[in-house]
Amino acid sequence: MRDQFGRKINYLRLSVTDRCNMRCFYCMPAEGVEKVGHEAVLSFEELFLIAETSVSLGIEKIRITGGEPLVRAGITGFLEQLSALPGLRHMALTTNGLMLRQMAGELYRAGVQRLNVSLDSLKPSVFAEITRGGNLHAVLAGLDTAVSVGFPPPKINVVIMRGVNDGEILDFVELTRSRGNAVRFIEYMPVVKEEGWQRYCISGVEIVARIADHYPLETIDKGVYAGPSRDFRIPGAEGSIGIITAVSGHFCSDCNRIRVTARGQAKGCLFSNEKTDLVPFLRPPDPEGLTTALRRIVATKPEGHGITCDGYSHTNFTMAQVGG
Ligand SMILES: Nc1nc2c(ncn2[C@@H]2O[C@H](COP(=O)(O)OP(=O)(O)OP(=O)(O)O)[C@@H](O)[C@H]2O)c(=O)[nH]1
Ligand SMILES: C[S@@+](CC[C@H](N)C(=O)[O-])C[C@H]1O[C@@H](n2cnc3c(N)ncnc32)[C@H](O)[C@@H]1O
Ligand code: SF4
Ligand code: SF4
Repeated sequence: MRDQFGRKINYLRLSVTDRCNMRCFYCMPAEGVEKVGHEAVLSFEELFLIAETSVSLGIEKIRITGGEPLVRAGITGFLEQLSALPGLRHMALTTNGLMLRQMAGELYRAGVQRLNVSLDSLKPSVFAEITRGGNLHAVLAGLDTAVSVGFPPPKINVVIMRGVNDGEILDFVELTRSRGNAVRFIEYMPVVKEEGWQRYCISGVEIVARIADHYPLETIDKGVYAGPSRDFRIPGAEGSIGIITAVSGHFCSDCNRIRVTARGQAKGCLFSNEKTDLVPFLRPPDPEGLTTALRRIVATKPEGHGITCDGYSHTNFTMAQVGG
């Protein structure tokens, strides 16, 4: 599928829940997130129909996200079913890593090819502050388990926030040498917008400059299903360093993705207010209607976003509802 700007759309981000076992302050408000009732969340059959239809239209990579995808009961069986879809070339999952210690083995056997793990601090107290109570030790143990069951070292996503964890940039960079992880630094996106959120903003340019002050960096070419990350490597390091300039960046011209939320809302762009409700094509199943709706999402996909780290306003959503 190509959109009106000639971009090839081959990547679906499919959210399976908007519930989470952590509450990162940049992603969810402390309280007051509307919980999706059981009937509002798509069943695995409905999610599968969306995946199957998308793949028949040219989607080759599906990333499972949430909320926290691993808290959804029955997730492994669903992933196993997805991985058997003819035409699906790549199945990946983004997780906070809290349950990986227990679940990495079954995820690997279910056919998940790659894990991205969100980890914003290597200091237990800062980690607990950012995640409002998360256990750093469990996530680090989960990263080790993932490798021990056969996964390549997970990609680590770090949202960099000035005054919160920007002092740890070089510690994370070291993981590319000591543990072989790809570490991606993500610009903080103003979605929750608590009082004074502007103070957290730090640009990808500044992050790279701070790293380049200490290490020589070589640029790495993107792969076919590459996401928005711009990648570098310290010569000789096994892992790479990525920068995701979600706010300042210019990767919209290469955008390859659409999104579907756990409630069946399809979005052409992470930040767009336009949503298409797929539920009428799922209850009862209407594969033709679904095909038309998905084609329309691609055809009307916006060119990019207009968000900035100063005057930005939009209707509120939480990343946990959309899946990042
Ligand atoms: N602005 C913007 N941010 C995105 C987009 N896709 C992912 N992100 C952000 O990038 C960060 C990492 O996302 P991941 O779930 O690891 O996905 P990815 O970077 O596409 O991963 P790969 O498929 O491994 O390249 C998260 O903070 C996402 O919210 C996008 O299309 N636009
Ligand atoms: C919404 S989470 C869902 C998957 C899983 N719970 C996790 O944390 O990896 C997906 C990604 O969105 C990122 N994210 C959430 N809110 C963000 C924000 N305000 N700015 C930048 N990235 C954000 C997270 O760091 C995570 O990498
Ligand atoms: S970023 Fe992921 S782990 Fe953190 S609150 Fe959002 S959904 Fe949960
Ligand atoms: S902001 Fe929208 S158009 Fe730009 S990369 Fe993200 S999803 Fe694609």
